[in-house]
Amino acid sequence: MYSIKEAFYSLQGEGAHAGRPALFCRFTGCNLWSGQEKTRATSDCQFCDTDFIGTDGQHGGKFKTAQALRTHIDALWPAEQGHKYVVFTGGEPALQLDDELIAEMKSHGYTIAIETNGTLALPEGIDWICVSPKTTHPLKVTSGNELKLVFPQAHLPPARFESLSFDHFYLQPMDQSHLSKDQIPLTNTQQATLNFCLSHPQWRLSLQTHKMLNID
Ligand SMILES: C[S@@+](CC[C@H](N)C(=O)[O-])C[C@H]1O[C@@H](n2cnc3c(N)ncnc32)[C@H](O)[C@@H]1O
Ligand SMILES: Nc1nc2[nH]cc(C(=O)O)c2c(=O)[nH]1
Ligand code: SF4
Ligand SMILES: [Mg+2]
Repeated sequence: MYSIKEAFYSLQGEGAHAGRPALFCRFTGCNLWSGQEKTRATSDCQFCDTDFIGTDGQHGGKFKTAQALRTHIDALWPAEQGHKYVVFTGGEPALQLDDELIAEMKSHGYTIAIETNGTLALPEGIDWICVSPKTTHPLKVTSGNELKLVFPQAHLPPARFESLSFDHFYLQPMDQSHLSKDQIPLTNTQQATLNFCLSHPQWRLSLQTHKMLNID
């Protein structure tokens, strides 16, 4: 059974593939936060910008088989068009993504990407692995295509990741809209991120372009 919060066709907003048309499949649930606001401050990941509870989002639902989920996703891809690209995200997609779903997507022509916090082992066969570290717990996924660190995070300096096997290293300014009005942001995260990149050229800036465009 796969539990999906929402599925939508949009442009990849972040990282090396920013601007690329993609079908986003957002799994329900995460191992680093319950998703409930009352536990945010005590969770392992406290700045999440996403609602991943339940199956009530656009094109969300429960799917008994990989084939059922693939059929559902496929219907959202523009008719007669190839270049099929699916981004599994969440929540934490590594909790649910399995060999069967990967095989099903591949046999129907999809290139497969994942957005993961890197704390859980991944199945084989994913074409684009984006790891975005969150905690000081050791990473299970220490190689991949892009490492995209939300910046800044206390206790998580970028230097910690610089020798891992990734092709691209991105810093993404922390969106602080989860903070309430009485929590005045102490840092301008965009300014801090661009300053860090300028002084540490192994790192590139990733902006969440979908938020600027006001699209999903
Ligand atoms: C919502 S997460 C889901 C996938 C996975 N759980 C993870 O954390 O990578 C998708 C992407 O959004 C990023 N993200 C989440 N909250 C953010 C925030 N407040 N500001 C900037 N990026 C954020 C994550 O770091 C991750 O790269
Ligand atoms: N357009 C768009 N691009 C994204 N890249 C990663 C996202 C995510 O939430 O995982 C995301 C998202 O939610 N929307
Ligand atoms: S690990 Fe990802 S999905 Fe989970 S709370 Fe953090 S940003 Fe959100
Ligand atoms: Mg998002």
